[in-house]
Amino acid sequence: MHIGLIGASGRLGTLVCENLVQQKLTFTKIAREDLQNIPSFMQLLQHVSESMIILDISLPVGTENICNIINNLEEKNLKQIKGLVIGTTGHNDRQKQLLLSTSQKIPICMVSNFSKGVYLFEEILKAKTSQGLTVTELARALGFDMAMTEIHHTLKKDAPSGTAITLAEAGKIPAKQISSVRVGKVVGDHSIHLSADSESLEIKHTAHARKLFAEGAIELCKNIYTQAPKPGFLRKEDFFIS
Ligand SMILES: NC(=O)C1=CN([C@@H]2O[C@H](COP(=O)(O)OP(=O)(O)OC[C@H]3O[C@@H](n4cnc5c(N)ncnc54)[C@H](O)[C@@H]3O)[C@@H](O)[C@H]2O)C=CC1
Ligand SMILES: O=C(O)C1=N[C@H](C(=O)O)C[C@H](O)C1
Repeated sequence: MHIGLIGASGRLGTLVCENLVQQKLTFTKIAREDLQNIPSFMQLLQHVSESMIILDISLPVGTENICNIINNLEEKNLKQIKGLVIGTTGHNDRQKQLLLSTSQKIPICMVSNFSKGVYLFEEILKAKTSQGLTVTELARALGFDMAMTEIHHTLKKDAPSGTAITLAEAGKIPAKQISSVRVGKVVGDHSIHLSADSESLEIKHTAHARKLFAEGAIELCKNIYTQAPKPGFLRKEDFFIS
């Protein structure tokens, strides 16, 4: 497997590069300039003789640029790209639409959080109780009010976090019930608070180190590359376990 990495010089990108080197996996850093036009990108593709999966962990504009490139590549060159894994968060509606149309050309997997714990968290929120209710439905029936908080480092650009949006969708928690805090160097905390008259409950995920996301991202790329799915929007659930 060869990885084309967008966002290689970033906080997460640096850790992905370190991990790829440790695993002796080959990769190419895709810089902002490589995504400016088709000739620049073609130059990069020609240097990478093998097929590759692209991992985007940059900013929404980086995602937009790679989508525009993919949509304008000739069919024969497109064959070299086995998929696009997006860890970047904070896309606007127009960028989400662009991702949807680009998925007709190549397989795309969007993962707001590469950790296994958040995947588990999401599944807990989507699970059914013994009465056939969702956790949220049961909580509300029992008189609990629900809200979410997410805490991240001060350099994070988007709010609420991509993970908070994903978890809120899974738990059918209204967006206005999400609070974002930016403080210090917090890697990523997500909590769902359930509060009733005389008791409260909290479901919390804490990312202890950013390398967690790097490991998860590479594992997901490997699984997608191995399974070689057809173009379309991929369900991350189908690729979290190898
Ligand atoms: N899915 C997940 O598990 C995780 C996702 N993230 C997301 O990944 C993204 C990056 O996070 P950090 O590394 O902390 O940010 P960062 O700001 O440290 O790095 C951003 C990187 O993107 C590059 N970049 C910016 N604009 C670009 C463009 N137009 N074209 C190509 N490259 C461009 C920068 O040069 C830099 O290398 C954010 O959206 C963040 O929310 C971060 C951690 C975990
Ligand atoms: O920017 C970050 O740092 C993180 N971003 C992702 C998000 O927006 O959910 C994942 C993780 O929480 C760290």
